[in-house]
Amino acid sequence: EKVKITKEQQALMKVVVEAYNRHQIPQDVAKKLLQEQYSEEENFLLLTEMATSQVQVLVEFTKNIPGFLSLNHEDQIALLKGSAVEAMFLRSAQVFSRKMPNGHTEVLEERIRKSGISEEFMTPMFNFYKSIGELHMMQEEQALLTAIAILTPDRPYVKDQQAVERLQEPMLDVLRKLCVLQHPQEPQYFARLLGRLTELRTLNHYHAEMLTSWRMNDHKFTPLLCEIWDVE
Ligand SMILES: CC(C)c1onc(-c2c(Cl)cccc2Cl)c1COc1ccc(-c2ccc3[nH]c(C(=O)O)cc3c2)cc1
Repeated sequence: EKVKITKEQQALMKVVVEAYNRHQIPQDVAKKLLQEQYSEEENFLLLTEMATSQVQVLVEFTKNIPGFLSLNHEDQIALLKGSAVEAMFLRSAQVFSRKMPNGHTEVLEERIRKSGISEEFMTPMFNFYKSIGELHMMQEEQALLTAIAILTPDRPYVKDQQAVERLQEPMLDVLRKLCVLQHPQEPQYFARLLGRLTELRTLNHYHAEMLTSWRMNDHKFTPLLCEIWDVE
């Protein structure tokens, strides 16, 4: 049957996409990727600054997701803590897939590869970046997929999962319709996007181990990252 995006769904998508585009890492922070030295220490410090800035961006984006601020406050925190790493993988993946005109792609990869992350995590991490790049996602799809990842009902410590489901379902509906309309030649495209969310979950586990090994080498994080990742 003819798939049609309703007026309400258009409005929902507009709010999410505008919030996604409005809240970005400040360019003076992103530009540091090009300027600082390339020691492991300097790379780690820079990536820590990027992640801290990205978490602030993520919190502002999440507050603009319709209905999020009406959730139970503890559940809002649980959703942010549970999705921060996934949202940052999605956002940093866009840097790689959009082949930054000012060459951030190469330096970001270089700095991640030389920041004390052990080889065993590099493969799954850069496989993910590659699999996202191959999807050539539109910004609407990126924004909705990030909102859907944040609104995952079964994160640890979420009390009212139904309330989160009620916010996530409309996002899934409009993303499904968007995929059908934008990729008519690829009926499985929506399923491929959701497959990326499953891949992201496995990256959470790798990331927890990355944090442990950084801490073992006495790397310090910022207060915001310590809070969102429950470290120190
Ligand atoms: C605390 C640091 C070392 C850290 O720990 N884990 C990760 C970590 C890692 Cl490597 C990988 C994935 C997720 C995490 Cl969460 C990181 C570094 O995290 C980020 C690195 C870069 C970016 C990022 C996001 C958007 C950007 N736009 C631009 C631009 O040029 O416009 C640059 C840029 C960088 C975000 C998080």
